Amino acid sequence: MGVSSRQKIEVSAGHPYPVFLGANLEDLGDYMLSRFGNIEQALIITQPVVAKHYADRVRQGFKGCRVDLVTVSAGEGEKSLARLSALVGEAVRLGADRLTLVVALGGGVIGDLAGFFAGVFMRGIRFVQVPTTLLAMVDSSIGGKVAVNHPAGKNLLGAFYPPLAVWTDFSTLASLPWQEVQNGLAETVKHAVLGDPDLFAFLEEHLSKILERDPLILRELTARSLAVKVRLVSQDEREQGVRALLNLGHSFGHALETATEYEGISHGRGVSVGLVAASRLAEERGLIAGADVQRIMNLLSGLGLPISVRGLEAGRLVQLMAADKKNRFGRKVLILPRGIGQAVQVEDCSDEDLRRAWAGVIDSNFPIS
Ligand SMILES: NC(=O)c1ccc[n+]([C@@H]2O[C@H](COP(=O)([O-])OP(=O)(O)OC[C@H]3O[C@@H](n4cnc5c(N)ncnc54)[C@H](O)[C@@H]3O)[C@@H](O)[C@H]2O)c1
Ligand SMILES: O=C(O)C(=O)C[C@@H](O)[C@H](O)[C@H](O)COP(=O)(O)O
Ligand SMILES: [Zn+2]
Repeated sequence: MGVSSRQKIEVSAGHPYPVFLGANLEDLGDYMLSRFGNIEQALIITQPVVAKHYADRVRQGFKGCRVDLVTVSAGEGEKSLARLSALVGEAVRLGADRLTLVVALGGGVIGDLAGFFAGVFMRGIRFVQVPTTLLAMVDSSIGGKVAVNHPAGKNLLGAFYPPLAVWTDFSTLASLPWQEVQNGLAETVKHAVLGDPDLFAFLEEHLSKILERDPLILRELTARSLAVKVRLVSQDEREQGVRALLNLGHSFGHALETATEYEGISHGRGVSVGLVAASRLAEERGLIAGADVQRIMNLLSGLGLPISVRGLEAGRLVQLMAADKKNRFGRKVLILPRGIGQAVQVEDCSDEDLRRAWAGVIDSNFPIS
């Protein structure tokens, strides 16, 4: 498969939709207009750097249709209720109505924010995911989870609101800074650990090509990584069961993001540290061999991802885990790896267990930064 040949994968959830890999931004408008029709306005929601590189390419395809652009500053802090409210004002000013198509052009922040906006504006208008970060390509553009953050917890206000389609143009990765590629790789390692041992071996084997950003390798790992997600969300769109496995590492990662007020650590890096904490806890319970935990840490470190944090207090992080959406009846529900390639949900972790898991990833040799 060449880097620019178009491939279609179906998400066969309650609300099915296609994921196009190797698509061209220029062709999106033609596809949407001919496939769905009745679109009076394309409202592209994006960020300044993404608009600079890619908005005109998207605009080109929407011939005969009004196109408006709204930019939101970069940063996780923009995934907020205040920004959502501002978007509503902007959309009304631009004449948006129920025949408007929202084009979420950007990474996971834009996908989650613009997707949630589309889900609630006038009780729901159509939207398409156009991921431009690796993280969004392998993970966030798929599955229909849309949300904004709250000071009390990550993604606490959101919905399951699937897009009409996901339109992935790999050429957008050319402008993506390396640290953002790494954030996507963290979710790819997560997918490998929870559901695809061959993908894990592929990542190990092609580490140097990944570090060189080899386009063919990045395409293959994207396709293999998102296949894990597509399989699970197709079985369980609204997280009543197996979909929760995709949350491996996130009970810890989200607590880190919340503790640092969505500024101190990126989502991908939080997931990386969270994977290590979950793996250590799994080792303690005999679910995974120490050698496999070491393999996971080696892969994450090899990709330049963190396996520890500094300056945070385990007790406070355990408290923040109380806002996790998987929790039931006051019990914290965790996803832990079972070896490399499988994961399980566990419901009997005590706060003391969690404090120990945190202690294993908090680097206490450093002062608070
Ligand atoms: N809905 C889901 O299923 C799901 C899954 C995983 C993560 N997420 C969410 O995704 C978010 C993280 O997403 P992210 O890692 O993509 O971060 P991001 O959206 O903040 O993007 C990272 C940075 O890259 C810039 N950027 C985006 N595309 C670019 C490009 N092609 N070239 C140059 N710069 C570009 C952005 O402006 C931003 O500064 C978090 O909020 C996380 O909670 C959601
Ligand atoms: O799609 C899912 O389901 C996931 O858990 C994927 C995660 O990578 C993603 O970060 C998701 O937004 C987390 O969901 P949440 O329900 O824990 O907020
Ligand atoms: Zn995630």
